[in-house]
Amino acid sequence: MTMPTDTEAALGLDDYRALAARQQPTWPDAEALGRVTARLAAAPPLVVPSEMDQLTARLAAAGRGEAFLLQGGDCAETFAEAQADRIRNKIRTLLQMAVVLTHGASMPVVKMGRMAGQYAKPRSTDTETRDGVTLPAYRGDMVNAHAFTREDRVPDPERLVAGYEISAATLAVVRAFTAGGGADLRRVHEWNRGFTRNPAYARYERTAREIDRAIRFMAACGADFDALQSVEMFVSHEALLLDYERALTRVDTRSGRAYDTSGHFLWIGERTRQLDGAHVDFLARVANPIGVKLGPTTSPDDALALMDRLNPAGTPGRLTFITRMGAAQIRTALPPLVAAVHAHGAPVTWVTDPMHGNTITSASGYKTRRFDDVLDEVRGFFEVHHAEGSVPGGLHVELTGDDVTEVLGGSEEIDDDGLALRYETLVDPRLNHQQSLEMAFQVAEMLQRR
Ligand SMILES: O=C[C@H](O)[C@H](O)COP(=O)(O)O
Ligand SMILES: C=C(OP(=O)(O)O)C(=O)O
Ligand SMILES: [Mn+2]
Repeated sequence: MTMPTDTEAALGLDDYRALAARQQPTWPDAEALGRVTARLAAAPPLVVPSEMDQLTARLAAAGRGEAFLLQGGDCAETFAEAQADRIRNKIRTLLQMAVVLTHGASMPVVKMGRMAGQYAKPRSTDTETRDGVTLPAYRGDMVNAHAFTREDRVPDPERLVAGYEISAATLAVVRAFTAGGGADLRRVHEWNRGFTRNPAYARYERTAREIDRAIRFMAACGADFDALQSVEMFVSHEALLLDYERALTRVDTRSGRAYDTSGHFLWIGERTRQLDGAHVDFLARVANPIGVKLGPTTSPDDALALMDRLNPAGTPGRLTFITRMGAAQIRTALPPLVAAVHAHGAPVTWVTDPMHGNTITSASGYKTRRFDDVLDEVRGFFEVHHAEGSVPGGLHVELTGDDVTEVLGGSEEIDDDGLALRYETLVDPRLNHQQSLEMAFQVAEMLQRR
């Protein structure tokens, strides 16, 4: 660890070190870890304060119902898949979903990847046993490797540096694609893939045609569409590994505030949101827009205490609650939280993660989710906010731009046998490209009704 400056000490950036931090790897060599974090502490930031402040403003708008957040990407990004074509497929998928949502609901969409840093995973168990052999659990590429050997599973701090470098490379693709004309709405057709026999693709094609017509009409009227050349896209990940997040935190000389420059938006997971824990303490001290996952056991008092700790000034857009209740629970578990937050009065942006409360094991043994359950949780989320008079501000999903078979159902009706065809995720099942589009069409309809 490098010595904190006086400003860093005054901001309490290292206070978390005295608190319990769950879900941290057991690094075998503390000195090696210290050398790595010192290198990261001297490395250039991946994102800058002005971008994060811009995102806070966007999320505030989503909290008021003037925009909608679309946040998506892998459960666990991997170093091996940080390839230009894979990254572009993911960006295109998000852009297509955003087009569908914007077109269907006439609402600006804030686009955010679970990308360029989503390399660390909390796990339900510390170890994994196969055929009588027990090894440390896989905790994401930034900690250890997935292959089931002792050597691969030992946490290696050099992976933190690799994660930083691969995040930088991923971000470069995101920035080039979204600023260099790749995301220009006039190319809306080019992002479609696959056979238009598929209902989701056919429907997308119709949307793209309507957008084309509207653009041609407006262009004929003299509108200037050069502003469409670049699209704003943000990156986010779970702030799990505090050694990494702390090392990338910089004090902004202009505002005197600390920003975690590892990603624009950071969230605290369901397993690490303890009020007296290290994650809450650390994220309370950085100025990024942040999120907290809230599972079905969250009490109204937990939610209120998190608001007071993480957003004492009540800044709009600073705090997002990402609820992940499960389709069966959302309609009973969410209303008391919404009511308590409403009575408290400070702004919160409400987002639904319909993935993590709906995980099941298929008969053939795959960790999967039913597309219908996922959709039902989103529906429940809209229903509850409608009934409570609050704002459903966004959607958080695990997805990929590739044609994997990890989630059951959807218009291609992936069944238990179908999962085996292309099940590639290392942790949680992701919507594939086509299921992602289908989800966007459904959510656009819910937004329209809102
Ligand atoms: O992505 C979320 C969690 O890291 C994941 O669901 C944990 O999975 P596990 O229960 O297999 O450890
Ligand atoms: C770990 C995750 O979720 P949660 O904290 O909600 O379980 C995740 O988003 O991958
Ligand atoms: Mn996950």
